[in-house]
Amino acid sequence: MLRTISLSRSTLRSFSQTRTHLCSNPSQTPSPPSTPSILISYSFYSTSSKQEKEDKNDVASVFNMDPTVPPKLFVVQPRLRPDNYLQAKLNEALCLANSLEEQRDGYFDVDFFDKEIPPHIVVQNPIVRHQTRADTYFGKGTLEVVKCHLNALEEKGEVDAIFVNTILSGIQQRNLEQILGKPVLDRVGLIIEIFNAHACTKEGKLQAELAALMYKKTRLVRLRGKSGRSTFGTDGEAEVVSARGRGSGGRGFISGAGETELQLQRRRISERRSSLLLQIQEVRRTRAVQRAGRKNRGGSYGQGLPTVAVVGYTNAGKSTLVSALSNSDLYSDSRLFATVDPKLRSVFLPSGKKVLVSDTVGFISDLPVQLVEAFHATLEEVVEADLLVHVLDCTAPNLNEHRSTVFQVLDQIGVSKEKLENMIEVWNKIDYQEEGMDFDECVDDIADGEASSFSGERDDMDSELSSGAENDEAFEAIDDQDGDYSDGWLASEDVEDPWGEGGSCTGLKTTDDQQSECPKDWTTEKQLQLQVQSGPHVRTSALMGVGLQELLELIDEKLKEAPKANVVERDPFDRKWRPPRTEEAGVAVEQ
Ligand SMILES: Nc1nc2c(ncn2[C@@H]2O[C@H](COP(=O)(O)OP(=O)(O)OP(=O)(O)O)[C@@H](O)[C@H]2O)c(=O)[nH]1
Ligand SMILES: [Mg+2]
Repeated sequence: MLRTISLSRSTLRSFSQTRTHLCSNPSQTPSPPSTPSILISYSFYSTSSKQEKEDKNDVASVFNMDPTVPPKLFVVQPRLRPDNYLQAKLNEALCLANSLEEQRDGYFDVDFFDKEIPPHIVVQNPIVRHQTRADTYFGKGTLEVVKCHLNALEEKGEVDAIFVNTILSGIQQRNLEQILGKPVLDRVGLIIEIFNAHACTKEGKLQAELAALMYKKTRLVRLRGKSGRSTFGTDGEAEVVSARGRGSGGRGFISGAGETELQLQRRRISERRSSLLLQIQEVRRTRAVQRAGRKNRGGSYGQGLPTVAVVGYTNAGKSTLVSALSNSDLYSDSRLFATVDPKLRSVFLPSGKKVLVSDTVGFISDLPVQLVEAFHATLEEVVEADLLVHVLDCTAPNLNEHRSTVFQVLDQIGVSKEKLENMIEVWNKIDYQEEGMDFDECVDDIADGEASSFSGERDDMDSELSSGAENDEAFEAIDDQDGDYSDGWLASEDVEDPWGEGGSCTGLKTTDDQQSECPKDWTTEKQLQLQVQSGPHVRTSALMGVGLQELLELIDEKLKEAPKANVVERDPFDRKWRPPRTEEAGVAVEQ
């Protein structure tokens, strides 16, 4: 059984609304082309120490990060139900795959809309039948199908690596690479790669490298050597490669045997990590001084210049909104994680008072825990802001999941309950919305469907799956060659009811809870109460400048009642602070 789901460029619309190319800082020095590995993309801000240079050099280069030839990824999407939820997740995966690119002179070489949709395939989801394999994640049959597609693409030389849109263990990743003969990236790995590629400032690069390093540490088992061979095999792990720790003789039992490759790599990672942490501490100190300066300069509301942090799912339109409010031109783009380096802009409210609005890094479901930790210095701005503005892309079919993800991350980084209660919710991109559907009806649908679950879908799904064995032909494949891409990226025919059941996902799954295809609530009852709102506070089109005055008035009003910013002086790398992995507030994994 080979079912084809029609997919056109248009279905990517929720991540690809317009073609905006604004450079926030044209004078910014372009990032030099990097040679990141599959696991870690070292950045270029400091090459001072010999050891650092060695650290960077000993990782094999997998991707060609030449801005003119971005890496081509083949997307493998495990099947999800219902179909419009799958569609949303597939769109996101395709946009992620197309977002791995470096800038040149502050711009990307190719317009996002001119890029080809990456080749992709939807395969059976092993989680559904509790058949996730510890060694390869997918079953044999699924891998055969993936291989077939890969071989076909191989002939045209169209694939540099495979992106599996789920979270894989290090072993699974290594085994898949061996079976498929290509580098494999899972969701966390790709997001970290994108952060590395998009970070421009020293701070952004430091944080992105730290995230990559922390990720790499968990994947040492599959590190690739220069030759492209796995450095750590069953034999390699025990091989002594360095004399460090070896006794000088004459000390009897105290003598060590020397360092194995694994130990050597671990030591290098922890040394580099310590060095990065020191540099990030410095960044945090500088930020704290700047914040204090802003407060002391005096301003409105008797507490210095108030700050408003704009948060939201990636691609919701945060940068476009901040630009519109402040009459500036922050970089905005349909690539996911266009903003990695936060920016502050001053805005005058209708009352005449001045506030600082900060544009922050976007969130995403399954946001790698390493990223949340590493980006603590940046996210501190959010925790300490006087008011939060949550921007939602109201055209996203899984809007509630987006909202839930944002609440989850805000909860993880320690935003107070009062601030969450006081947060302004903005439904952005209404211009797009109004073209195709009745906005008020959509709001009602969302409000009605908020508490609904996927239980009805599950019966259907179970019966369908029980009819086919994992290794048989039970795959549902999408071949991009057969897809209907005729109508461009903007109009949508495929998603007939974008506000239907797919929009009723109210939460995320944790890594420990990968049983169903559909996301589960991560929230406690209280958090859910916060999330469930009858509708947006403000509806805007950041692009067209609609709703901005209303938003400014609301910010003015809310700031008067805003709780004083709580300064959280926690060590981001303190284990106690680590974002919890519990079901209530864990790392999300919905596939
Ligand atoms: N149609 C429409 N498109 C919008 C609107 N606001 C933003 N966009 C487009 O949405 C895409 C993403 O906008 P950004 O402002 O970069 O989104 P962001 O939330 O900052 O994204 P990240 O920085 O990647 O997290 C861009 O192509 C924008 O032009 C809007 O009101 N209407
Ligand atoms: Mg942005």
